[in-house]
Amino acid sequence: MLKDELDIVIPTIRNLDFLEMWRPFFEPYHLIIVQDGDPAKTIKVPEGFDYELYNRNDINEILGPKASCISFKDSACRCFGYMVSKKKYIFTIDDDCFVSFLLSLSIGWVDRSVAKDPSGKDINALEQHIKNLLSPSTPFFFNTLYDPFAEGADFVRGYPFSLREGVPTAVSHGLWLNIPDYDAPTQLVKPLERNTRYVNAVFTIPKGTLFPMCGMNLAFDRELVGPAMYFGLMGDGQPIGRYDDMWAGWCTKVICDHLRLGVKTGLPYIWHSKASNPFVNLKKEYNGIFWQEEVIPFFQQAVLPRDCTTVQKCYIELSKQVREKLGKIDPYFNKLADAMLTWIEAWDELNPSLAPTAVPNGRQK
Ligand SMILES: O=c1ccn([C@@H]2O[C@H](COP(=O)(O)OP(=O)(O)O[C@H]3O[C@@H](CO)[C@H](O)[C@H]3O)[C@@H](O)[C@H]2O)c(=O)[nH]1
Ligand SMILES: [Mn+2]
Repeated sequence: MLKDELDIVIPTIRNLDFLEMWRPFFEPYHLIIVQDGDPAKTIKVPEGFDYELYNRNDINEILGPKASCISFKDSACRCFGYMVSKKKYIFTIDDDCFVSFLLSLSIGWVDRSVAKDPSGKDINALEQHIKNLLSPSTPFFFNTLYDPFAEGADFVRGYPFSLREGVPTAVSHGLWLNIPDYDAPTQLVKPLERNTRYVNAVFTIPKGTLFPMCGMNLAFDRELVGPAMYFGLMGDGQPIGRYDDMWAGWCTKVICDHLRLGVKTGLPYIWHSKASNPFVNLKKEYNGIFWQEEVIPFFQQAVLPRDCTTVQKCYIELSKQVREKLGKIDPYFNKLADAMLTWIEAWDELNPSLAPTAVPNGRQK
């Protein structure tokens, strides 16, 4: 599905042997590999994959001074891949994520064949993301039987027919078995906790509700919301890390709500194999854990003017509000507001064909 309309973006600091397990699912697709860290290091990619690889030297050469908005030594660098892609859809995955296994607790063994869902069918994470993106979202009224467009489900009694068309889906947020995406304090308190719960559901996140977007197993419609998927200034030289995907998720959700676009979370699962070091993570996260108590209310209260009819206009407006309302928390947010503008400038420079054309109801064509 969407073989010529979807790119797979992988941020990495290591050889990509993990692709061997994904070969049946990923080989037909074009990969965009964003190599972080030392550009002199050679990243080995298994034979047979069609890919382009960008290291820091490439990013600096392509973006020039605007490269300052792309993080270094943080998985946030992946958003460069979104910018250089020419496809309508993006799927991004970490290199320690594998085809999900299902712990069959009833008989106490792990099904180590290609992942099986409860019906015993193999799981193709990419296929599920595509299904999520190609079917509408229902942010204005909650369907208690979850995704009404899923096989064997529908709108329940009392669901207004006027709302059953739904809205276009911009984001599909997948989950993880085994190592859960916990913050450092939680990981320190519960070092052995593993996620073994396979919840067979896809939800639309209701309008007006934010969520903590994880970049590990994420797909989105690049033409609908690509410019909002900036993963911020993280890592080297920055006072914060591991809030890259969170920042992008908060900006994207506010903009999706405003432009009547949908965000889904749930299936597919991937198997997250490696827990990163909680002490290193705590150092990266501590400002974020503190600042987010003010940042979240900022996004909850953010209002975008009616004349913000394209993602770019929304994003530029958000950048203005970040400077006005968050700049007083820490000078970092002024830097971030600037970087948000640089990102949009770079995006539009590399994607002239996606120049925003607004339509009456505020949705881009
Ligand atoms: O400096 C770096 C470190 C790592 N990468 C690549 O990014 C991903 C994620 O790395 P890793 O699996 O080691 O870290 P996690 O803590 O599990 O990452 C998750 O937490 C969030 C961090 O922001 C994010 O949602 C997830 O990525 C791997 O592909 C590494 O190779 C990097 O590019 N630069
Ligand atoms: Mn990981």
